[in-house]
Amino acid sequence: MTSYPGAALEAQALTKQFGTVRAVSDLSFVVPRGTVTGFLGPNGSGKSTTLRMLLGLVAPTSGVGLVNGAPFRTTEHPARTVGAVLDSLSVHPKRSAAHHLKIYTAAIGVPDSRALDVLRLVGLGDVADRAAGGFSLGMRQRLTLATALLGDPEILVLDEPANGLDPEGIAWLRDFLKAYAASGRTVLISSHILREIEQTVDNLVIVSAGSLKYQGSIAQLRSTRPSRVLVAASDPAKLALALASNGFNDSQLLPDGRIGVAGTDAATIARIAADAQVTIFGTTSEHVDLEQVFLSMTAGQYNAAPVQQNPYGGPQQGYGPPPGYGPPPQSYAPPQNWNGGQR
Ligand SMILES: Nc1ncnc2c1ncn2[C@@H]1O[C@H](COP(=O)(O)OP(=O)(O)OP(=O)(O)O)[C@@H](O)[C@H]1O
Repeated sequence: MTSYPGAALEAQALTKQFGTVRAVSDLSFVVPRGTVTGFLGPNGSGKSTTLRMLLGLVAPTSGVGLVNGAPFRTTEHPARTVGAVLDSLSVHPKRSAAHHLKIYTAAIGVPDSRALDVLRLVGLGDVADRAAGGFSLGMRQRLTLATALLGDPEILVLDEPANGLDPEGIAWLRDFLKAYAASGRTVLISSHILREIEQTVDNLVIVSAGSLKYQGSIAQLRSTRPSRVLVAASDPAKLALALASNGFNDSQLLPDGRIGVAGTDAATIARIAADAQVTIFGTTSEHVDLEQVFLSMTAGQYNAAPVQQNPYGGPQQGYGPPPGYGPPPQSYAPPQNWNGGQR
């Protein structure tokens, strides 16, 4: 089977049917090596099932999951290749953190001293001998991460690791994962809240109801929804015309009488307004809320309360879907000689 060059992880047309529930539907995406990639989707959108299929823990109904270009179960050194946190930690409450990890060091064939090394790495070095039963949720999350790090893996797969972390814990996790990827390794991290991982990830794979909605860089997603300047002016229509004749065609009359102008800055707008003898009463910079973009992409998974469709909160004309929104890009289609995962 042909894999995408430079892919640490790859889903090729993965589908999983549980009885009548189609948890994952023809899902293809690539996690490039050396990136922190966010795997985003609402609850029940198929993230955990996909991660399990990638790691050979759930058999796909069709399609394949690849790790470094091959099914994970064929990997020669699994613990050195992938460290995964897929479930919340189950740890004996009376067992110390170090003792808990030493159960795994033996199983994966690394020296016991590695237990203390990884506890230090995740900031639990000082509590290595304390019973894990007394750990806070954040400490338990760190202990779970320590377990995944034992084999010093090339690839980390973390299912909702930010769950239950306070802002300080989230900031710590962000720095940790960024440093991990900066050393050439790869991180795939799932979440149902974009804001939780927005500062951490370079790439995003967004799913809804088991299907791909977007894959690409977070910078690309952001750039498709440019910031705007909201302008209160004495004659908005005249200003819009003056802007257009200066090549700034992306302005929009807002319900409150202001105009929203994308593609330029307040100083340029002020200069054009002055030339056109339009008085400006005030300008405000507005930045897109990526969480709203995410919510609008994944709306429809539930018949629940509607979500705001426009990330700016105003009318949506002029703002098309970002690249990647819709079917997977052609370049991620299964290769021609790929047989649909039949082996
Ligand atoms: N073993 C299973 N048997 C039957 N249905 C399942 C099974 N595992 C998952 N599902 C269903 O598949 C769908 C996707 O679940 P999955 O846990 O993969 O989503 P998720 O995005 O990880 O959700 P969450 O964020 O809530 O964990 C859900 O409808 C879920 O109920």
